[in-house]
Amino acid sequence: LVFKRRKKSAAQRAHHDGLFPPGPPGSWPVLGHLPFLAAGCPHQVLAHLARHSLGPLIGLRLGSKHAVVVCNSDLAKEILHTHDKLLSNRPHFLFVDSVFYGYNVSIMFTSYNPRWALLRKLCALELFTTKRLQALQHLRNEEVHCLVESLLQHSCGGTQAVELGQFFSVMLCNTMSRMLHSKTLADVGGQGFSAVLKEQEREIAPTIGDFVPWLSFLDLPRKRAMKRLHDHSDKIIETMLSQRRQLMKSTPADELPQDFLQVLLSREANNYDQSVDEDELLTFKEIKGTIYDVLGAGTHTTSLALEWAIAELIRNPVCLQKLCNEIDTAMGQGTDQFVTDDDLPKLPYLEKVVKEVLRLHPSAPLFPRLTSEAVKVDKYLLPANTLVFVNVWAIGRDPAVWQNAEEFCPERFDGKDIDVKGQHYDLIPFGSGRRVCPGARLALSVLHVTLANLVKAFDWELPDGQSHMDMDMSEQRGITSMRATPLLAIPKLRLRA
Ligand code: HEM
Repeated sequence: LVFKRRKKSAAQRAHHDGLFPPGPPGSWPVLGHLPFLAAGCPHQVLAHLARHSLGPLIGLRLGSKHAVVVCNSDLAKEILHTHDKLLSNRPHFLFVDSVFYGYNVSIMFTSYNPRWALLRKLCALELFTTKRLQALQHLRNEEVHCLVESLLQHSCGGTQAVELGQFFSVMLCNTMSRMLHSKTLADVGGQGFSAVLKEQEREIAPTIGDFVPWLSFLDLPRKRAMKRLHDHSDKIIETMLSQRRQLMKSTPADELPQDFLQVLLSREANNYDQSVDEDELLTFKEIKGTIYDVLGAGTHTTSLALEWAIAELIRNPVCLQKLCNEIDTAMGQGTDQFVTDDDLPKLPYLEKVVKEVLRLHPSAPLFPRLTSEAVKVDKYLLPANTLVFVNVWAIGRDPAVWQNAEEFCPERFDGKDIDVKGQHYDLIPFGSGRRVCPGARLALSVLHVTLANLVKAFDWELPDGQSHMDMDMSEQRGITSMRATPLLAIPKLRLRA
C-alpha cells in the first residue's frame, strides 16, 4: 500500500506554523467551528468570544474553509483601508446562484474586477450623484407622505397597532422602484415584492454546502425555496424590462424617461445606443442583476434601520421628546410643514439619533470579503482565499471605544464629528473602502427625512398597555439584523405632516 500524504493547504500550513489567528477550542471533525455559529446570531456569538476570550481577531475553520472575523476598529482599518485592494473580493456563496443572478454578474456578489467597476461607476454616476439625489427628492418625499397616510388609515385613525416593518418595506420598495424605472412596483405586478424580499432575507445565508461541499444535498429543500423566490422577483424585473422595451419601440428617444433603467437598457449588448463604448455594453443578466441589487440592497437594510429607530425612540421616551422638541422648534409647532433634506442642517439631534441607531443596529452586521492573495494582518498571515468577516455589530459596541456601549444615547456624539460613511472605523455601518455601500447617502437621506416626519406626525404608543421597559429588542438569526419580534405600535396623530 502506498500512502499518499495530502498536500496541506496554505491555510493549514499557516495554522500549523501558528500564523493563523486562534479560534475557539473544540473544533468539530468535518464541521470545524460551524456548530459554534449555530448557537445564536453569529455576529453576537463572535462578539462575545472576542470580548471574553479570543481577542479582536478570531480564526475559524468552517468545514473545509478558513475564515477570520474582525471585531475591532484598528483591525477593520487594516482590512478596509491598508489592505483594501487585496480584500476587495466577495466570496461566492451558493445562495448567490439561487437567489441572485449568479456570481460576477452584478455589483454585490462579484469579485473585484473591471465589470464590477463598470456597474459601480454607472450606479455612482447615474443614481447616487448629489444632483440626481436632489432631482429625485420630490419622489422620496411623496413616498413618505404616502407612508404617513397609510399608517393613519391602517391604524384606523391612530386607534390600532400596526406592524411597522411592513409599511417601511413597501415605502422603500416604491421609492427604489420609482428611482429605477419611474414607476411603482404595483405598476409591474410587484405589489407583493416587499414580502418576497423579507422572505428572501430569511433564506439568504451561507448553507452547509458552502463549507462542506459533499453535504450540499442537505441544502436542496432550501435551494428550492430560494429558487422559488428568485423566480418571483425575476418575473417582476422581466415585466419592468418588457414594458420599457415596448415603450422604446413607440416613443422617440428624447421622450423616454431619463431614469436608471434607461441608462442600463441603452447599454444592452444586442440593442445598444451607438454612442456607447463596446467595453461598456451590458449583458441581459448584468442588467437584471444590477436592478435586483439596487432593489434588494436598498430596501430591506433601510427598512430595518427605520424599524429599529422607532423601537429605540419608543423605548427611550426622553430621547423621543428631545427629538420632537427639536423638530417643533425648527419647523414651527402646529404647522403642517413637511421635513425635507433642506431642513436637516437645522436638526442636529436627529443626526445623532440616526448615528446611534446605526451604531447599535447595523443592518448588515457581519459583511464578507475574501483575500485575493496572502495578507499580513496584525501578526498573522491570512492565506489567499481566506474568508474575512467584518463584525460591524461588535465594533459599534466595543466597550474600549464606546462608554456604556449597550445604551441608546445619541448625546454620546455631542461635540464629535464622526462620519458614518466609512471614514471613521469605530462606526462603519456602511462598510468602507472600495466596496463601501454605494447607497449610503441615499439611505441616510431616507432615514433622516422619514424619521423626522414620523416623529412630527405621530405620538407613538405600544399596544395592550405594554410598557416601553418590556420591549423585546433581540434579533433573529440571519445575515441582516432583523428584529426577533416585529415592532407593533400605534401611531396617534399629532399634526398632519
Ligand atoms: C441603512 C441602510 C444600508 C446599510 C446599513 C447598508 C450597508 C451596506 C454594507 C455594510 C455593505 C458592504 C460594504 C463593504 O463591503 O465594505 C453594503 C454594500 C452595498 N450596498 Fe448598502 N446599505 C444600506 C443601504 C443601501 C442602499 C439604499 C443601496 C442602494 C440603493 C445599497 C446598495 C448596496 C450595494 C449595491 C452594495 C454592494 C457594494 C459592492 O459590493 O461593491 N445599500 N451596504
